[in-house]
Amino acid sequence: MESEKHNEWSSALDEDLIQDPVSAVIPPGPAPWSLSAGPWSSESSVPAVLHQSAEAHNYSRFIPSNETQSQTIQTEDWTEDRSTNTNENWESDMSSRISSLKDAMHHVVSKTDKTFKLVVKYINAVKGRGLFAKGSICKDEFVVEYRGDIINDAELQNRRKRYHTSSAAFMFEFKWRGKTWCIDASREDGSFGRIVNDDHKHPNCEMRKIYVNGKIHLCLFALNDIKEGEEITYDYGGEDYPWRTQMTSIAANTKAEGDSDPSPRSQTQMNDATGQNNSPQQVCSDLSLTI
Ligand SMILES: C[S@@+](CC[C@H](N)C(=O)[O-])C[C@H]1O[C@@H](n2cnc3c(N)ncnc32)[C@H](O)[C@@H]1O
Repeated sequence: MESEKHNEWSSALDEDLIQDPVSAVIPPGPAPWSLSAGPWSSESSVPAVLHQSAEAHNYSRFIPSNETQSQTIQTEDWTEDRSTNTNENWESDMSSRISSLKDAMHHVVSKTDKTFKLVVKYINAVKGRGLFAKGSICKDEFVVEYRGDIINDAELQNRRKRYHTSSAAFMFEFKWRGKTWCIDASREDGSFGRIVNDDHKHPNCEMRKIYVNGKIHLCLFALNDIKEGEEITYDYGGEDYPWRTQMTSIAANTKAEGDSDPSPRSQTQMNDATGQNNSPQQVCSDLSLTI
C-alpha cells in the first residue's frame, strides 16, 4: 500500500519535473533529509542554501552547480516570463519571491513555524482561534505552512467517512497534476498553519503549492504588507461555508481576546458553530498564477 502510494507519487514527480517551468534545485552534497521512507516520511532537516542563476532569458529558474542531484524545490505558481512583464520592479519582486521561497523551504524542511512573528489567539466561540501577526510581514513573504499528512483521494474519502466534522474541517483538499490530494491537519500538533481562518473578501495571504524534495507542500504567502496585530487569513475557496452567509459582524469582526493566551476552545464548540461543510478546498489551484 505504502509502495503503491510512493509509485504514484514518483511518477507524478517525474511528470512535474518535465513540465514545470519554475524549479529550484538544492546544490550537491549529502542529502540533508531522507527520501528512503518515501513521500510519507517525516524525517527532515534544514537544507543548504540554494544556488541561483538569473539568466536574461529566464529569471525564474534556479540552476544548480551540479544538476545530477535529484533533491528539488519548485513551485508551479511562479511562472511569468521577464519578456512579458512590464513591471519596472520585476527583478526586485522576483528576488524577494525567490528569498520567500527559500524561507518557505527552510520552514518546510525543518517543520518549524515563525513563532517570532506569529501568535495563536482565541477570537470568539464562532471563529475559535486565529493566527495573528506579532511583527510586520512584507508582501510576498512566506508566512506559514499548512502542515499535516498528505493523503490521496481514496484515503481522503475513507477519512471523511470516519472523521467527526470538527476534524474534517482541517482537511485541505486540492488538485495537483490532475489528481485530488489532501493535507490532513486534523491532529492538534501545535502547528500554526491549521489555525488560519477564512476570509474571502479581504484575505491577506494566499495558499501556494511548493514542491520540496519529492513532496508537495501548501504554504501561505502574504498578498500585501501585514501589520502587527492583524489576523492572518486566506480565501478557503468554495462558496458554501456557513459563516459566510450566517456570520454577522459581531462574530466576524470581534477582536482577539487577550494577547498571549491562545485559550483554545473545544472542538465541539467549533463544530456546533460552523456546520458540516467547512474545510478549505482547492483554493491554492485557483489562486496560483500570481507573478
Ligand atoms: C482550519 S480551521 C481554522 C482554525 C479554527 N478557527 C480553530 O480554532 O481551530 C477551520 C475552521 O475555523 C472556523 N473558521 C474559519 N474561518 C472562519 C470565519 N471566517 N468565520 C467563522 N469561522 C471560521 C470554522 O469553524 C472552520 O471550520
